[in-house]
Amino acid sequence: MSDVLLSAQDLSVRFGGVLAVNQVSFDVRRGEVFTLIGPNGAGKTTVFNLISRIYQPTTGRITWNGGAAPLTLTDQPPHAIAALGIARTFQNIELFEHATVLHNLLIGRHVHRRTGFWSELFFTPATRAAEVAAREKAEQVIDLLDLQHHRDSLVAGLPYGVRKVVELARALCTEPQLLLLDEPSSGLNVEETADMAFWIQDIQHELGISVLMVEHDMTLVSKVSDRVLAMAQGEVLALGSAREVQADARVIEAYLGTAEDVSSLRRPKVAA
Ligand SMILES: Nc1ncnc2c1ncn2[C@@H]1O[C@H](COP(=O)(O)OP(=O)(O)OP(=O)(O)O)[C@@H](O)[C@H]1O
Repeated sequence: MSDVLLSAQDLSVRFGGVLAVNQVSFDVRRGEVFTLIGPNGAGKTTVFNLISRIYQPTTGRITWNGGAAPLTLTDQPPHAIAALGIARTFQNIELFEHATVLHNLLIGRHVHRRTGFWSELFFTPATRAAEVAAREKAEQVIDLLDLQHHRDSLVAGLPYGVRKVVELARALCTEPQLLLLDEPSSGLNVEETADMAFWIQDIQHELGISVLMVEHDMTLVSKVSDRVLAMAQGEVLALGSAREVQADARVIEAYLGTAEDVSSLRRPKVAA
């Protein structure tokens, strides 16, 4: 079995006159936290949208090694992605606001439902078994992310920082092999961001899930990332450990246009 879970090869995307992603290649290895960094407009979200199949690359392809045989992800329809084992959270939380935390998590399980219309209608043993499995998984994730206290609360009434964890929980309920986290710290205060780092480490170490993350907060990036890919203006600037990438002259130049430390560039945090 290849130790590479996902491989992006020479990806390019053009939107009219804008080359949003230009000949970008990288591998995400099994079990690692791999992070994309770069200034605004670097092309990070576009790379996520290529993996989620929201965008089609102009050139290049993505190979997925999460199944019995490698397959070309860029040939797959968007609705197939979750079932292949790729889950995602969004920069702006996308939850069912007027449902409870538990219901949001159970909805997240629907990719595992193999039961058909008639078995659902008559609540057959297969349907019952699927319900039990969904419930068990949801409770396991609730325990892992310490959400017991909020299990039966409506999402709409929860603080922003808790909603962010619920979105993470919902993604985990799909039992992904690869978790895509789009700016997990955005909108979180310093303490919540530190908690988020712990959750990401637990997801990596306790569940063995690989993580591909886009993130601006270099404290979080340094804490959890095994490898970091820095992009600017659609191109790869550097690949290595967080420390190596932050020390790279091209990365410093892209962020600041001067030889200052990248870690000084942190987005202001919004209080919860
Ligand atoms: N659907 C689209 N149509 C046209 N241009 C787009 C589209 N999506 C992204 N772009 C452009 O592609 C470039 C890369 O954008 P992208 O959102 O991927 O950057 P980013 O690194 O995620 O930035 P940020 O950190 O601000 O989220 C930008 O110039 C952006 O305006």
